[in-house]
Amino acid sequence: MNPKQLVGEKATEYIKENMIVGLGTGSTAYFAIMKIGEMVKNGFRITGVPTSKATEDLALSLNIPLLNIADVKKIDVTIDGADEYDTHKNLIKGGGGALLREKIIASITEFYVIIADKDKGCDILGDFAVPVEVTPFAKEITINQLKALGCEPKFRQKDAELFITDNQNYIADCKFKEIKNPKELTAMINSIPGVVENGLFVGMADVIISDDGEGGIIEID
Ligand SMILES: O=C(CO)[C@H](O)[C@H](O)COP(=O)(O)O
Repeated sequence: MNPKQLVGEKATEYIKENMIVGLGTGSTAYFAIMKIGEMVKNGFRITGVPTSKATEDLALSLNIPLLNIADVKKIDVTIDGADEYDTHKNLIKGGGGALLREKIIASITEFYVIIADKDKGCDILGDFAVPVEVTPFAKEITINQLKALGCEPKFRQKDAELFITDNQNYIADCKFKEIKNPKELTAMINSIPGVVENGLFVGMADVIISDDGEGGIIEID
């Protein structure tokens, strides 16, 4: 079994009947959602809260009942992927561009499960550029302010156009060197007025489920 499927399916063991479940975005979360779809088909009752339009479409295609975000106060378990994680369970997320909805969902989640293959693990975050969602208005000012924090920011492109998020914003991928203090950096990035949110998830993950490279599973908690 490929590592993404292995960890994705393992994560569904945290789901109990009648829970409200946050459904992550990306190629690893895909396998968790497929498994949840199978569980629902076999009569297991849960309601889902998607973290992106793509995940909403996938969940609907699998007949997973979904809640309207306006009606959600608390989520029992969320299963989501990550682009990089450190030994303190701090994360960089947003490779798929869904970081804003993902962070909102994470912020009301009781138990946040991250699934990521072992190659994404590191001692210090920073190999992966931090995705930052920015408003279209004055994006040039915002990118200069991001640059002043010591990174090399680049607007994400898709099909030779600027990538547009589900919330109609842009993503600036900000390559820092080593991120020694992710908590401080997240506050600094979010203090820029044109920034909507950034992809550093600090102190949010309860467990990271990863593979050991030999077909086994490692849980960091
Ligand atoms: O944060 C994300 C999307 O915004 C994803 O969870 C992250 O990019 C990991 O994706 P994948 O599982 O495809 O590697």
